[in-house]
Amino acid sequence: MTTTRHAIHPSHFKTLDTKSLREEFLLDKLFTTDAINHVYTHYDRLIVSGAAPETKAVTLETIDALKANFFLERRELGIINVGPKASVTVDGQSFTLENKEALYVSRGTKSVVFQPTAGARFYINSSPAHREYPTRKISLADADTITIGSPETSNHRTIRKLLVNSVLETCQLQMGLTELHQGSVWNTMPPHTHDRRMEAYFYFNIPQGQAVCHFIGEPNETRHIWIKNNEAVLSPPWSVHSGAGTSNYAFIWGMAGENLDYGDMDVVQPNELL
Ligand SMILES: O=C[C@H](O)[C@@H](O)CC(=O)C(=O)O
Ligand SMILES: [Zn+2]
Repeated sequence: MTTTRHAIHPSHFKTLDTKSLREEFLLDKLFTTDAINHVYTHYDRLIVSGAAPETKAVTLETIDALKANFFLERRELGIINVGPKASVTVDGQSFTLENKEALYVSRGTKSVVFQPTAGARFYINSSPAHREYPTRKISLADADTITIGSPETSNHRTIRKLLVNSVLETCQLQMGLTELHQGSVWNTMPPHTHDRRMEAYFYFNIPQGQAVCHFIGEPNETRHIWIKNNEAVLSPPWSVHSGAGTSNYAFIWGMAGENLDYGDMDVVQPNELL
């Protein structure tokens, strides 16, 4: 199934109630057994998808929104495995991904097939691409990894930059995976905006019965969205994206837009937030 999300102006954003905020920004139906679901966003035309090939293979078919002969005719794709070890066949070549491993798929690829595995869960982002870069698997050893924050400020976390320009070339897509250490609950604190890129967060490994409170909005006009396991949230370029959980958890961040500079962030200190 494919749904569409339009871009929201910050002055419209201020007027949204809880239900409208969730309708505009929360992506809570990413996974359906033996299917792939897409959310086509008008934030830098990033597509957020989830594939769950549990009993049969799931093929990445083109969608009407693209008016393309095949999904990757003008696009690039990033896949991160958030389920058990499973494989993806890309134009006949098989790539096996362990949990948390990533696959970059080149523009021009005609066939992407997610092979069946019990409990399989692939989280996927795609953005428009102007040229081809090679398809490549990125393991955790290949990632550009940093550990930041501290237990004292409850934000001790490891950021694994998987599909970023310090690891491989992409047109505009960037993806990575951040894990909060035990006892730490705050992600992206202090938070930031980057007006040159939008971002999507996918929260996973949230223990049963726990939840994450995600913060969204301009730094002086924040709102929150409560998120459950395996749900994603869109962050417009003018918005902070940060969260606090009732336990530790992990999330995947994906970005598209003007530049590929991960460090291009306007940081907001906690005591400056409103
Ligand atoms: O622009 C970069 C993204 O927001 C994330 O990489 C931030 C993050 O994972 C964190 O600080 O916890
Ligand atoms: Zn960011």
